[in-house]
Amino acid sequence: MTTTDRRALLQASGLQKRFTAGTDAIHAVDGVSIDLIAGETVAIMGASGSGKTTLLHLLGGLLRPDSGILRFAGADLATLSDAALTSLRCERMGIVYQSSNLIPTLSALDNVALPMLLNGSSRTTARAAAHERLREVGLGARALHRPGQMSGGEQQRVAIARALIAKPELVLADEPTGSLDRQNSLDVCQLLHQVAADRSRSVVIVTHDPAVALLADRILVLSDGKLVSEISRADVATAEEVAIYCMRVARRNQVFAPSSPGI
Ligand SMILES: Nc1ncnc2c1ncn2[C@@H]1O[C@H](COP(=O)(O)OP(=O)(O)OP(=O)(O)O)[C@@H](O)[C@H]1O
Repeated sequence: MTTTDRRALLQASGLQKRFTAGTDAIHAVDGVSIDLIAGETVAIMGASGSGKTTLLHLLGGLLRPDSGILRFAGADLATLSDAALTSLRCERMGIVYQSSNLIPTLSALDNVALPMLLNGSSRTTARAAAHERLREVGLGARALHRPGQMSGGEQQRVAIARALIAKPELVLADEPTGSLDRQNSLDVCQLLHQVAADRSRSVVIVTHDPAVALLADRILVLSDGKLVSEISRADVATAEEVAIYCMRVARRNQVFAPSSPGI
């Protein structure tokens, strides 16, 4: 990456998000700061309930923080109306969820074309772009198949094509291999590596899978809503090393967390 490419796409500072469940207050994200450079890929790992999804939703403007600052390409998201935030998300971000969330009655092609149609593109333009994205994810020949005629991994590849349709600057993915069996997970993992290798976009990916985390330039670990550790991709060579790193971080935080029993 050249120095001119090294502009901050996303700047998060001191993000906080609390939820209430009955009488309990849950501090889901607790003072997280992250800078994401254009073209960079970051993986977020951490135990279940550590705040990964909440953080991803804050970064994508799906949730508003209680406090903290979040800038996307220099714009302070807090100053944007809900409508402006929605259009920024539709035009400049792509989101992939754990479940593909495809519309079962539409073909793969029409599912992928949908975001562009909703953004006002003509059917011809949207379908041409959708064809191109489907080819890129290796499903050009399955364009007219409905989700029910495809495997879970193929459906997830369609969902990735849909997230990429508008050529977003930022792709956010929440456990994209989480609901897949081993082979489908490997296929999707390989595709995500291709997505991350394209430096025209940045990627933030929440994952429990060390093989998926290996696609990132940096791996961040959350614990109890806090960013507790970060490692550069250059410092881990294999999925096994990522798993060992995460175990060490988890052990260290259990030992030193003031709320841990027995300390
Ligand atoms: N809408 C909500 N209302 C109340 N509590 C919530 C809400 N969303 C998340 N939480 C709580 O916030 C905490 C963080 O949740 P989050 O889903 O971000 O964790 P996570 O790390 O993504 O977990 P997992 O790996 O299991 O998906 C959890 O304690 C969760 O129960």
